[in-house]
Order: sequence, then C-alpha cells, then structure tokens
Amino acid sequence: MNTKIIVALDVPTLEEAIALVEKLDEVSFWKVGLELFVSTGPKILEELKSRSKRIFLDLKFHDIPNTIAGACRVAALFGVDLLTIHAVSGRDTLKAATEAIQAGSASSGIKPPKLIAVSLLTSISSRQLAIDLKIPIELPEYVLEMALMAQEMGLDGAVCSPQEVAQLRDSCGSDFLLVCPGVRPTWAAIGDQKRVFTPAQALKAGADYLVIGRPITASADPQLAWKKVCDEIAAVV
Ligand SMILES: O=C(O)c1cc(=O)[nH]c(=O)n1[C@@H]1O[C@H](COP(=O)(O)O)[C@@H](O)[C@H]1O
Repeated sequence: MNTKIIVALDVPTLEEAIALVEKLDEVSFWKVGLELFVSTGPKILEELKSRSKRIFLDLKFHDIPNTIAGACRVAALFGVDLLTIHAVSGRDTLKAATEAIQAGSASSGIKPPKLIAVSLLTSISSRQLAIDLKIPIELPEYVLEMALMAQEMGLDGAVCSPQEVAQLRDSCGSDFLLVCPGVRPTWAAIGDQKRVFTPAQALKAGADYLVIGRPITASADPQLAWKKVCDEIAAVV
C-alpha cells in the first residue's frame, strides 16, 4: 500500500536528493518540485529513473496558453508519471496544455505524463481565499469548480486537500485522479499547511495518492517516519 504515498523531495541539491532516495529505498514514487528542479534540472529525473522510481514532476505551471503549450510539449519528453498545472491558468491554458502533452508524446513515442490541476493550494485557508484572494464563494465549492473545469478540459486529475477529496470523488468520478498534499500524521508539525488530514483519513476519504514531504524528509529519522506512515495506512486499506 505504500505505493499510494508520494514523497516530496524538497531539498536544494542533487547530492541531498540522492542521499534521501538511497536512505528511503522503499519509496517507489518521488515528487520533484520547484526547489530541486531549479537546482538540478532534468538530472534528478535521470537519477530517479535509473533507480526505477516513479516521478511526479511538480512544476505548477501557470502562464498564457502559448507559453504553457511549449513547456508541456517539452515536459512530455521527460517520461515522468505526473505533471502539475494551476487550474487558475484558465480554460484556454488547460486545453492548450493537454493538447501539447499529447502532441509531445505522439512525436516522441514517450508515454505522456498524467496532467493534474492544482485546484487551490493547501496552504490557503477559507479566510485567505475570501479576504486575500477576494474569491466570493465557499472554499469547497471553489475547489470543486476548479476540478470540474480541469476535467472538462481533458486533464487526468486534480490536486486538492484531503478535506475536499470526498466531494471531488463524488462529482468527478472514479477515473479522475485525486492527489492530496496537506497530509499530516498526528505526530508531525502542520507548518504552512492549512487544510490537513492524517494519512489514514485522507485515504479513507478517497485520495488516490498522498503527497508527504517534511513529516518524513525533515524528520530526525526519515526511515522511522516512513515506517510509521506505512503502518498507519496499512491499518486502513
Ligand atoms: O502540487 C503539490 O504537490 C502541492 C499542492 C498543494 O496545494 N500543496 C502542496 O503542499 N503541494 C506540495 O506538496 C508538498 C507538501 O510537502 P509537506 O508540506 O512538506 O508535506 C510540497 O512539495 C508542496 O509543494
């Protein structure tokens, strides 16, 4: 069941990333985000592939359709499993992204990544959505609208907090991939996350994958933290 956990490799250098991957040998699915990709570029992807790991390339694209189409066309060549874009990029950009990924993969013969839309960052609370972002609808409804728009534009899934996953599962169906960061075991610090559930709660609610970073990677004993998370979810699924 630990194949349901994607560990966020949020470290600044290739050396630190490889050290963690080697220490957490049982982790089969890693997320490469902005910090590590800006630092190493595609090199880290090659390192992970050479160890037969699955890869979530989390670059959270957010730009105009032409720019995103170009980025998606080349990102499709990396041969990663998952790729992110912000739903707020809008319908035209989401559509351009899905088309570009298909085009990039078709021209190279490389299996396309599943494109998933970030519905609303898990670091945003209801209050911040209303007061800072001036979005005048309830947070769960906003997250659902973003996910439905992504689905309509042909995306494979969405990133949402585990608190919204049951509602999205009901509305988007079983084929729509739901990937949940904002996961905190009871023993871990919440930090900058605002909408969290425990790993067991998140899986029970219907998440396909849990994205967990600091509770494991910043732990004094990452192997023990990984094992504790695996034990917790083994009791659930
Ligand atoms: O797209 C993501 O992965 C993502 C979306 C989101 O809404 N919230 C979120 O935390 N993430 C990522 O998930 C990871 C969570 O890490 P921790 O908070 O350390 O568990 C980070 O790498 C974030 O970049």
